[in-house]
Amino acid sequence: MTITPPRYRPHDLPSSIPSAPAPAPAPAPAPTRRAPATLPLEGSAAHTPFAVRLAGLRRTFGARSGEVVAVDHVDLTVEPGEIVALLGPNGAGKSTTLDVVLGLIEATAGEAAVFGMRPRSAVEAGLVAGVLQTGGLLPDLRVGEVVEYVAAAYRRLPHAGVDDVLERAGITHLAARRVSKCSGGEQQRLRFALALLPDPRLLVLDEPTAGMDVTARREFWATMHEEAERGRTVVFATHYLEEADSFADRIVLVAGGRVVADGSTEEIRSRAAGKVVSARVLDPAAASRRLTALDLPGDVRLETQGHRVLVHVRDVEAADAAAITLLTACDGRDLTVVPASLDEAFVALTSQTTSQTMHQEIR
Ligand SMILES: Nc1ncnc2c1ncn2[C@@H]1O[C@H](COP(=O)(O)OP(=O)(O)OP(=O)(O)O)[C@@H](O)[C@H]1O
Repeated sequence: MTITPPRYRPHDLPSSIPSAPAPAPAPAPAPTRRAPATLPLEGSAAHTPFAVRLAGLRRTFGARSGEVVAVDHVDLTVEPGEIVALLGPNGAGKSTTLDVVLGLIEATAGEAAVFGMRPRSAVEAGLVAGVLQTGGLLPDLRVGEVVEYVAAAYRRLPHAGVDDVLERAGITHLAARRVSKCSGGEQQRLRFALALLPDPRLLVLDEPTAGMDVTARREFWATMHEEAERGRTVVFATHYLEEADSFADRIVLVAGGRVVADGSTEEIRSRAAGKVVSARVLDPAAASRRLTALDLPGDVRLETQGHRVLVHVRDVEAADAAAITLLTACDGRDLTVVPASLDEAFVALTSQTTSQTMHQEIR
C-alpha cells in the first residue's frame, strides 16, 4: 500500500495520539537508552533509571472559585517492567498525573522524569506513548490510513510496522473500515495500535477500557498482557478494582490528589486492616443487639444475611471480641474471619482522604 504524505502535521492530531512526535525540527539524536525494535526482556534494569519518577509532584488548575489542587505532592517511582495501576475515585488526580508523565502538561511544582528524561523528551524519543480516554481519531479516514499517517511521523525514529501494530492491537480485520464506523472499543484499540508505533518502553493508559463491554475489556487486557510479557512497563489509570487487581503487579491508590496507599493487592487490603467476622446464629436480631452492646473499638458495621451475622471491623481487638461473643454468647456456628474485600479497603482508604482534601481550594 502506498503511503500518501500527510496533509496535516502529526502534531496537529488531537490528543488521542499524544505519542506522535513533532516532525520538525529533527528530533535530537536518539538517546543511547532508546529501545530497540524488540524490547530487551531482562538485564537492562541495572543500567536504566526508573521508568517513572515523580517527586513532590504538584499540579494546580485555575478555576473561578479559586485554584484547584489536582495533584498534591505525589512521590512515585515505577521500575522498568512493572505494571502499575493508579486506582482512585473520580477527580482523584489520576489523569492529571498521567498527563504530566506524557508531557502533555507541566508540573506546577516538583519533578517528573521518564527514564531519567523530561517527559516531553522521552515522548519525542519514542520511549513512552499513551492511550487516552478521549480525543478525535480522524473519523473520515480508514483505520489503516490513520496508522500509516502517524507511522509517517516516526520516519526518523525506529518504529514498529503498520501491519505489526494492527495485528498486535487485534484490528487487522478493521484496516479498511472508516474510523467513524468503529465501535468505542474498536477505536480504543486503534489508539492502542498508535501507541505501539514508536515501540515504547513505557505505555501509559488512561482508563483504556472505559466504555467497553465485559468481553471487549477482557480481550483488551489479554492483549495488554502480551505486551507486558514482552517487557514493556505499563502504567494505567482505572476506576475498576477488578481491573487493577487482576492486571497490575502493584496498585497505587490515589484520592484527593494524594497517594493514600501503594503496594500489592494484599498489602492494600491489609493497609485497610479490615476483617469480616461472621457466624451462623439462631437469632440474628438478638446477636446484633449483643454485638452492638459490646461497643467495639474502631469502625464497626453489622450486617445480617439470613441467619448469618457479619461484623466488619478495622481493629484486631474488635475482631477477637466479636468472634468470642458470636461463639459464646450467641451460640454461633461456622465462624469465619476473613480479610475485608478489596472493595472495602478501597472505600476505607479513599473516603477519608477524599472528604478531607478533594477539591482543595486556595483562597
Ligand atoms: N483543566 C482543568 N481545569 C480545572 N480543573 C481541572 C482540570 N483538569 C482537572 N481538573 C480538576 O482536577 C481534579 C483531578 O482531575 P483528574 O481528571 O486528574 O482526576 P481523575 O482521577 O482522572 O478523575 P476521573 O477518574 O473522573 O477521570 C478534579 O477536581 C478536576 O476537576
